[in-house]
Amino acid sequence: MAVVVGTTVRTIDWDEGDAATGPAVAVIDQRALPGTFRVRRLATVDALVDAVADLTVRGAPALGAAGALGVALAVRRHPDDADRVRAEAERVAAVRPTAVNLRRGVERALARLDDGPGAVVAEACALLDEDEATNRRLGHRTADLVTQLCGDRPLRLLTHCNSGALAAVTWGTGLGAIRELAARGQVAEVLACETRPLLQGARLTVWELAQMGVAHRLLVDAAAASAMARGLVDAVVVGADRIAANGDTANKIGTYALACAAAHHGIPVLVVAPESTVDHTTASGAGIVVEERAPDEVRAVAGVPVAPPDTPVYNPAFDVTPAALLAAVVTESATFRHGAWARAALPA
Ligand SMILES: CSC[C@H]1O[C@H](OP(=O)(O)O)[C@H](O)[C@@H]1O
Repeated sequence: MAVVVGTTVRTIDWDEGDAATGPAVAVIDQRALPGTFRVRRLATVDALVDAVADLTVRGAPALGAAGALGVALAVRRHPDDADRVRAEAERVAAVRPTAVNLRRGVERALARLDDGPGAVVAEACALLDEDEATNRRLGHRTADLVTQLCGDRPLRLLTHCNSGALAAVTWGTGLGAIRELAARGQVAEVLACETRPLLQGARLTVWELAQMGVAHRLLVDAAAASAMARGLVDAVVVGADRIAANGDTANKIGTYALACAAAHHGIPVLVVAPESTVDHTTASGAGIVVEERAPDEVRAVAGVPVAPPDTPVYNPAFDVTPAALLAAVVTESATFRHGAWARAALPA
């Protein structure tokens, strides 16, 4: 079966199951891609926590869905124990600190706890249902802005990590905007950074671009600046994990370096993310907690050691790009440019 991730197939979903299996959270196993496409049924909160921790499911909007569905799973397993549900919800929310969507998804579902299990599940599923429309809208708004900035022509775009359908419930954010530009005939080529250490670009973004039928090349992260210097990049389009009130943006490690190089070459960098990724309670990037991950993720590649076993490691999963280095932060209902948010009137 041709897997069409991004439109017909959801990255994460609620699976009501049956009397024998019980409910579960169904996720595409992103650790198995690109070699194997498989869906895992996560039937316990423990299994969901592990899947978020090891990036079986990852990406800010997908983590928001995982957070809400984690609460749904907890309340279906412990319908008469609100304290147990709240404790399990906190375990889910605390797995990864940087992507604001995770805790927000938990809080949104937990807010319905007093209305009963059915209401919690319905709220979690509503969050999932909203995702595609939100991502399509922010993709349209980003494509319009890229066209204003770079011209209505086939463009050479560079992206980092994976902000596609695999990072959301479906469609994608940064890569969703590229999907929209491609539909308009405005993509000449996408340069996809491999994104060390976990290679979300090489394993996931390239896989999605091939599915989309968009011309692309994979490059090592260290080649991005020279690609800009050689005139191979018209714009950089990425996702985000947490955006502070002033537009400072936490995204996959390496994004800040891309923004520095892009600024030097006068290339616009656009951050594309849903409103649910904007944290207006955090004034600036200085207040964003950056997740530090295990040393072995750097000391080995796909489980094969590439460094001496006890090598000390610095492995932040994200960095923070100052808003001053960004051409814009685009959501489904606002655009941040030059120091201020402009709220867009949403279509009725
Ligand atoms: C559309 S959010 C994608 C965002 O999340 C990724 O991080 P991770 O793979 O560790 O969950 C990366 O920062 C992407 O830009």
